[in-house]
Amino acid sequence: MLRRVFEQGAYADRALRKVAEGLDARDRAFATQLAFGAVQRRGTLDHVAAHLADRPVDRLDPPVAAALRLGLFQILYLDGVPDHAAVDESVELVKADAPRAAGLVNAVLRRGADEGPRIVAALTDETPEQAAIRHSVPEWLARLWFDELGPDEARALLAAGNQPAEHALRANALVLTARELLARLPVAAHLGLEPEEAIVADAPFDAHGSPLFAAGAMLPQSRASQLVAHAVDPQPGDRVLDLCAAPGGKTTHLAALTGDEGRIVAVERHAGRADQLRATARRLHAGSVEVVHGDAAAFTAAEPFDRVLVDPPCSGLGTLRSRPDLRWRATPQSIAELTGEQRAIIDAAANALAPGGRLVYSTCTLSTAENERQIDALLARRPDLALDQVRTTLPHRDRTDGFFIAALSRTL
Ligand SMILES: C[S@@+](CC[C@H](N)C(=O)[O-])C[C@H]1O[C@@H](n2cnc3c(N)ncnc32)[C@H](O)[C@@H]1O
Repeated sequence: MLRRVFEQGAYADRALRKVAEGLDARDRAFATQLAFGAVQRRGTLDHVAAHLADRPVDRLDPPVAAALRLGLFQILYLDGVPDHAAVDESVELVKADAPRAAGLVNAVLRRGADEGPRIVAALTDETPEQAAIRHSVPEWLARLWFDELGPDEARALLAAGNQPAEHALRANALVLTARELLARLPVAAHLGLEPEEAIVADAPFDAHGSPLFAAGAMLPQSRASQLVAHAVDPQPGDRVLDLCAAPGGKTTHLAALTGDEGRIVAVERHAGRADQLRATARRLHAGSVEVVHGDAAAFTAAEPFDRVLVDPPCSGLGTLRSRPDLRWRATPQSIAELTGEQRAIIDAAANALAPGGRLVYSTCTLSTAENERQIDALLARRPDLALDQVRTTLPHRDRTDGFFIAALSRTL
């Protein structure tokens, strides 16, 4: 699975789902921890491996690199696996694909067990280059956050990106309250966080396999993501447009906030995801949702909308904790491309908004090009819009995903 992610750019969660089929819950949890950890910490692991092997990891055969990353991850970051077991397992693994490298893997990992912890402890994050190695991100990302947030905030954010994500759920108010959900969950959890429908489980559990999920009583959704529908603040009877809607966490939340007494038009370009969105709306009893399969940038409204939400594709840099491969997938180039798509969708949203209506733009990323600068440019293009509110959540401060949420109103 790791080789598919490292060598073919496969998505870590999908690749893992395939190979973890058939494992029991405990083995699956361990496989997830290993696979996600080795992908997430790749930057730091490669630094240590290069030091110990005396050559850059990209000069090693791919199966050798994968075995070293897996072995070093266990040695450096997992307490439950004895070092000798991590070494032996990795040597066995490499024997299958590159038997002649078994000696090298054995020698590097043995040294890793002796010297690796000291090498990692000595890493600093004074500069973006050092921070990239210590916190295991590409250098451009460390530099971006140092420049845009300042060094202290950037270091805290980078460190938070390697912490486990909180297990947040949203109680579907069309079915039950958060307190009622808490009483029925199979794991300990707590309430009292913002927003009021949020529950945070104290341990991971198979939320998607739960009967509560099947009954539409809840769904996994980060607390930051749950703030978005509240920013839209839809009222019963409102006409609401959700322009990038699948898989539907926010669409169905909008429906719940109106008591399912509004009209919610949910646009999604990808056909398969539009089907998934329909299924989510059905499961969550959101009968007021009408799914439109189409391009949001080309959407034209026969009648204007009271509320419009734009939650466009973005670089996702606020969600590094739950998407271990994302940091290696995103590039400055992909951010530049996304800003063009976002801008076209924002313009369609502004055109669909009624006078006096509210427009909310949200992303799960932390890059000014996709956030603050998008809103500044919109306000310059559209003097009929005024900015009411901006909120940014930060993983290290708010213990949820990093989101940007801007609410604007149409004045004319
Ligand atoms: C960030 S996700 C939306 C998440 C969703 N709002 C939720 O809370 O579950 C962006 C979605 O927009 C869709 N998308 C991308 N470009 C689009 C376009 N031009 N028109 C409509 N949908 C688009 C993607 O397929 C993806 O499902």
